[in-house]
Order: sequence, then C-alpha cells, then structure tokens
Amino acid sequence: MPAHRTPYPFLKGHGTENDFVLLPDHDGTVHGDLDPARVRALCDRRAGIGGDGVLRVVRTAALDGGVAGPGSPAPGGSPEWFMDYRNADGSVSEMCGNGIRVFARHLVEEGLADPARPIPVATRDGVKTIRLEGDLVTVDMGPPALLGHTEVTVGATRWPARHVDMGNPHAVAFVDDLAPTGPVGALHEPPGHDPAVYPAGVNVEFVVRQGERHVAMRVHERGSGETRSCGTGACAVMVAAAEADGLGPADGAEYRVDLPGGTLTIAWTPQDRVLMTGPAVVVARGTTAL
Ligand SMILES: N[C@@H](CCC[C@H](N)C(=O)O)C(=O)O
Repeated sequence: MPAHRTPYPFLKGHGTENDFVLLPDHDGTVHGDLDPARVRALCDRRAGIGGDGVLRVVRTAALDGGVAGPGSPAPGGSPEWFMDYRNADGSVSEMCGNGIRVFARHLVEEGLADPARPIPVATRDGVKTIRLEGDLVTVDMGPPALLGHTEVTVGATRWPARHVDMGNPHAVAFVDDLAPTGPVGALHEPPGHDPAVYPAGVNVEFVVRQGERHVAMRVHERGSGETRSCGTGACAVMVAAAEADGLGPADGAEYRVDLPGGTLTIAWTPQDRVLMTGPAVVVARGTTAL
C-alpha cells in the first residue's frame, strides 16, 4: 500500500463483462482530477483491482473547470450526478455505455437515486437518461451521427468501415469471421485506422451477421484494448447494420447485439435516439490506497 495515500472506498461492477472500478467522490474532495497513473494502477489486473476503466461518481455541484475536462457540465448545474469516465490507460472518453448502466445501478443501490423514476446523469457527451427495470437498465444514448466511410486494418487485411459517432468515435467493419484465429486475430494491438479521420483515436468494432436484426461483434477499445463488451460500440454497430439493411430511425428497428461478455438490445427510435438495454451489476466493495 503506498504510504502517501489515505485509504478510500471503491466498488467493482460490470455491464456484460465490461468491468469498472467505481470511485465514490461525491463532493470532489477525495480524488480531484484523477491522474492517469492512478487510473492505470487501479485498472491493473495483476497489481491493482482490475478493470477496463474507472467511473468516478461525483456531484455536478462539486465540479470545477479543471476537474472533469472538456464537455463537462457547468459547475452546480443539473443533473445531480456526473460520470467521470477514464479508460484503463488513464485517458478520458466522452461516454461509456456499459459504464453508465453500472453507474446508475450504483446510485440506486446506495439510495442516491430513485429507481422508480428516470435517472439523468451528466457525461462529457451531455446528459443521458437511464431507466431501471429489474435486472435490465435502459439508457437513452441520444442521436447517433453517421459520418463518413473509412477503412481499418489488421496486419495486411483491410476492411471498409463506417464512421459512427456515439459521443465517442467508432469504426464499424463487417467481416466474415470473428475468430481470434482468423483475419481479425487476437486484437492484442490496436487495429490500423486513418488518423486524419480519427485524430483522437478510435474504438474499432468487427461485426458478423447472425440473422435478421441480429449481429455479433468484437471490439478493440481506444485506451482499454480488447474488452468483453462496449455499449457505445454496440450502438454504433446497430446503427451501421440498420443503415446497411436500408433502415433508418423512422423504422424504429431493434437489433440483438451479441458480445463476448453478453447480449445488448439496441433500438433506433423514430425520434432519432438510440436506446441501449442490458444488465449492470455491482459485484464488490472495499477500501484501497492505490
Ligand atoms: N466501454 C465503453 C466505452 C469506453 C470509452 C472508449 N474506450 C473510448 O475511449 O471512447 C462503452 O461501454 O461504451
């Protein structure tokens, strides 16, 4: 235990096995602006707690200009809670779809939000509204942005990819085979992408068709490597698949998206909003001085 740190509470949770360390910091007095080295130490799967990212749980009232980064809500603004998300490498992202379901589950379990009502949570991509129903959590992820066409590579293999923005950047590539022994490979390294299209890096999704309105995917996440699931990635995949199927928001389509860590249901509504539904659980709590 590092001698210079006072022990503080943490929780561990996951959504379809995309796992997170949660840091309650309601008044912003415990962690301040989380430094990347500490996030890396917390997410380390051998020397730390282990996780694909960190969710700092902080009141918007406690934010100051430097705490939450670009796009953060105004200090003291509504809603009450801000999800301060960091990737495992310590970098900041605008949004985390699986993380925000876990964040809402945590608020409810701690009596900090009423599960009978929609729960608004501020993120760097604006306010998301979350509804809980039994084991499932639905997030209104807002409108998708279908941007240009691009390309991703693994080794010598190239695939066309659709640039979809869900608040954070995605490249969606339809492939014939997801197996780690096939062309997509083990994804130990980030897939190649066009840095002019994605100057801040990209989350890359590889997708195969499983049936009508049913796909399976693997993802290499910016800042976290291959993960077992990515909520924003599943939303990007659904929108790209729907577009390829000749569908748009007016069709109100719903797709099943299978990921290595579980299944998410994604709908694209006539109001041009993407609704993501899936499980979210908090599995442990403790004290750390990392
Ligand atoms: N796993 C997340 C996405 C986390 C952020 C991403 N790695 C990025 O840098 O944009 C999800 O469930 O959406």
